[in-house]
Amino acid sequence: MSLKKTNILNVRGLHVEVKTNEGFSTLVQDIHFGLKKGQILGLVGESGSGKTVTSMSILQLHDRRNMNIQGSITLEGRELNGLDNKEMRKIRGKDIAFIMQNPMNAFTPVFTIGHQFIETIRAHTLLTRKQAKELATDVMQSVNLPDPHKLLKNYPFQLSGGMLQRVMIAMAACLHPSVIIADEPTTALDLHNQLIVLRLLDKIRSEYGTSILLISHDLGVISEVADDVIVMQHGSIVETANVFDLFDHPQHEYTKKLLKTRPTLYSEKQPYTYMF
Ligand SMILES: Nc1ncnc2c1ncn2[C@@H]1O[C@H](COP(=O)(O)OP(=O)(O)OP(=O)(O)O)[C@@H](O)[C@H]1O
Repeated sequence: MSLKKTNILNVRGLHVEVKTNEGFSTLVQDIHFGLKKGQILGLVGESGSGKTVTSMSILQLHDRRNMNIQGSITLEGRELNGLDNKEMRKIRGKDIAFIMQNPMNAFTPVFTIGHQFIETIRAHTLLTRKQAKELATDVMQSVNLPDPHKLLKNYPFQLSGGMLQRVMIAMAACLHPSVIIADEPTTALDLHNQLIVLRLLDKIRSEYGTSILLISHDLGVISEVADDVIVMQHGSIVETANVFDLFDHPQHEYTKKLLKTRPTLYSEKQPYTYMF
């Protein structure tokens, strides 16, 4: 079977340029990778290496008036690059869900969590308000969020960053998207909540078979849950490997440097263990 057939998401020859006063400037180039069903693929690299430009290209969120996006991005065989906004809106949230770094930015402050959760579900399904509320409650329960009925009545500012990120992940998972793109989902969180969120992503992958593109500048985060890792530097991929191979036998000098500076999520004295 060809690689293309086994991959849910395929990125081939992605090249993104931005228009500047001096002409076009390349942001990412020669990006090739595939995401398999149920795989967690880590995308790592220091700030400015092109991780977000890559994920925004998959989601087709770049402003095409000043960006040129070349290459092929297919989701279950369907070409996304160049798809019009109306079609992409149907795909975003339903087939590809997005979890961002700061969950507070993902919610509107003036509406309750429940309102936003239910509206997201209803935007992509034919469920009634009551059915959508039941689905939201079920999903929150399945990811061990305490007292979903109460949580749904809360406003975003009433929840901690960690709790809000967990609600965001429940929202992302509830429509069983084939792909979740999680861009620095733990960066704004403390160590305790970082581990909870990573375990939660792992649980969603194993329960729903969701494929996850996990973006982080931190190899410690990636090593917790990723199966395979892509290392980016200056807008290009410099290494792709299974997570164990990458840690045991890094090939590229830049990967070796990242490994040396890697913080660890575990305290040797007090390892965290979470049951989900
Ligand atoms: N809209 C834009 N216009 C011009 N340059 C951009 C634009 N978006 C990103 N860039 C540039 O592209 C490069 C890659 O940015 P990108 O945000 O993808 O990096 P990153 O690896 O995600 O970093 P970080 O972890 O800080 O988010 C950077 O040099 C950035 O300044």
